[in-house]
Amino acid sequence: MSHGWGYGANNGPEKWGEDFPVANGPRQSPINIVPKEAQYDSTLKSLKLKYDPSNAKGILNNGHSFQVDYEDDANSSILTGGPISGTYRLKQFHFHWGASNDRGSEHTVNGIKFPCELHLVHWNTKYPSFGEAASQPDGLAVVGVFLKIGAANPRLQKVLDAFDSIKTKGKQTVFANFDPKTLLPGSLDFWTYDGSLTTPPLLESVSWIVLKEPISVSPVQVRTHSLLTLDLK
Ligand SMILES: Cc1cc(=S)c(O)co1
Ligand SMILES: [Zn+2]
Repeated sequence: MSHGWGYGANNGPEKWGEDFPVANGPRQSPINIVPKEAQYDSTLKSLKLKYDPSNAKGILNNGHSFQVDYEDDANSSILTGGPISGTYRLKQFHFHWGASNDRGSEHTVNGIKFPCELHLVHWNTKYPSFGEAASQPDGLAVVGVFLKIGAANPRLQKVLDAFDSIKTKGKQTVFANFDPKTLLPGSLDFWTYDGSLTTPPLLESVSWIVLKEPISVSPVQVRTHSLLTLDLK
C-alpha cells in the first residue's frame, strides 16, 4: 500500500498485511463472538471502571473515526478486575462506524454486525507509557460496547455535538469534563479474549472485554458521523 490504510478496495483490510504483516498473526481482532460456544470462567472478577471526568482533554478527527483523549499521567481513570490483573489507565475512546446502519461494528455476535462499536482503550501501568504498553502482549485492555439502533441516547449527545468542530481529518478541539462511564450499559457482563487492535498497526496487545449488553443510539444520532469526513467501511 503506497498511501495510508483505509477501507477501500486497494487500501482496505485485505491489503493491510502488506504494510502490517501482523495482520496474519495468531491473535487478530475482530472476531465473531458465538455466545453458546463461550466458556464460563468462574475465576474472572467483575469489571471495575473508575473514571474522573476532569481527565477528558480533547476530541480529534483521525480520518477513520473521532477519538476523545484523556489525561493519563495518574491512576485517576482506571480499569481493574475483569480478566486483567493490575491497573490499566484510560487513554482514549473512539467509535467504529459503517457507511450504513447494516454494518460498522468490528466484532460480530452470531455473525450479526451492529451499526457502531465504542472502544475504551486502557494501558497497563506496569509499563511506563501507552506507547510502550501497546507493543506488549498484556499491554492494552479495550472495553467494547455495541450500539444498536433504538431510542435516542442523551448521554451520547455531548460527543456528537462536538462533531461540528472536527469535520475534517486532523481537526481537534477541547473536550472537557466527560465521564465515559455514562456511555456504558446497565450490565457489565462481558465476553473476553486475547486479541489485537482492529485497525493498523493491528498490534497483538489487547485483552478484549466486550460487553454483552448494547447501548441504544437513534438513527439520526448514528448518522451524525456523516458530518465528519471519515474513511468508513
Ligand atoms: C489503540 C487503538 C485501539 C483500537 S481498537 C483502535 O481501533 C485504534 O487504536
Ligand atoms: Zn477500536
